[in-house]
Amino acid sequence: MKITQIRLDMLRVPLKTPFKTALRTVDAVEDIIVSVHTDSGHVGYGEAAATAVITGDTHGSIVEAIDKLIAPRLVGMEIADLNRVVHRIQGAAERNTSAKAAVEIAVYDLWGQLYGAPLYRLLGGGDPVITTDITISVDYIDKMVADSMDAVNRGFESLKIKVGKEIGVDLERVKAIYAAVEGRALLRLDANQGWTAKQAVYAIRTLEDAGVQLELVEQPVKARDLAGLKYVTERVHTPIMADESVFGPAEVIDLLRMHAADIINIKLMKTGGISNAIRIADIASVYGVECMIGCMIESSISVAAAVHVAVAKADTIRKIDLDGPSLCAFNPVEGGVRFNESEITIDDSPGLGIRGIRGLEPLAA
Ligand SMILES: C[C@H](N)C(=O)N[C@@H](CCC(=O)O)C(=O)O
Ligand SMILES: [Mg+2]
Repeated sequence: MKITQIRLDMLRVPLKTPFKTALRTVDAVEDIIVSVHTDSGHVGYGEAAATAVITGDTHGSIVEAIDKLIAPRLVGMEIADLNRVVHRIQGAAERNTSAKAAVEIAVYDLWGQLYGAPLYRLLGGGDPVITTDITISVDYIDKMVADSMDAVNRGFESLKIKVGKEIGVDLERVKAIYAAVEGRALLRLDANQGWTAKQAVYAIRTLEDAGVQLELVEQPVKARDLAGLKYVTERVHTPIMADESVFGPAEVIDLLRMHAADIINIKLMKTGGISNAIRIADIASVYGVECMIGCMIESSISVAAAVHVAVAKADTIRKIDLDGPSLCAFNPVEGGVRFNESEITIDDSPGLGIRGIRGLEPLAA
């Protein structure tokens, strides 16, 4: 199975409601879809999210990196030479992690198709059913409480509450949601870099003292403020998770050596794809640290790949934040991983199991 062509299209899927964090507001998935074609007629699919505020990647940079730097190095290569293909993708450019992720995901999809097995089995196997949380966007307190109640009534047992705005209102947000869902759902907070280290310690201790039980707090401080992250981790009981502060394996090693966080959030759009996500899970396992696997605003193409990684690395990846498809107004994908509210199931189809994608818009040449 030889790579013959790499094609790029745009996928637009409206979200059910606007997604709001301390960093941005967005109302649709607008991602670049990669199709890797082969001489055997098999096609592998991948997806790149342009989350400029986190990865620096834009639609333009993703298209340019794939068309000009990655694709020319891959045409003619054998999918069976997976490690060499991955090496070429990762070596094609510095950063550009979302572009690399999309192409890697499509190549791993083909690798599964080549051997006729669902990807997670080739990555080591596991139980093909996982449970995700859902994100509650930062908003007026009443709206966040109503959204939280709605999510619990839909069966979500874990809510990821976005905070990181005005600290006083953040505390009221969390207390009100906790009172509304106590005993029915676990709460994780994501400040998306919105607090200073001192504010974070104050906010988390205030919630701890008020008896609000939190599963974890994600990325309380600026991405580059590793000293601040460590300061918070050392001063609160609630586990602290690094998200925007760590992209690849080397950064994870640095962070774990510093003891700057208790948990690592792995996202394919930060790692540059599946190979580094697996590496990070293995590194974290060596350090005895658990991981979450998360996503950006992505559809069920790239999130499916994250699901396969989560299943195969379930010993270390204990927390799942793969709610992108649940936030979408519809699923554009035929076949593949089944997303049913909090429950995500992989079937026996080879690779990612994607049979087709509706509504792709060709990119202007
Ligand atoms: C969608 C997921 N639950 C999530 O919150 N992901 C990111 C933000 C993604 C984005 O802005 O596209 C996170 O910070 O964890
Ligand atoms: Mg986050």
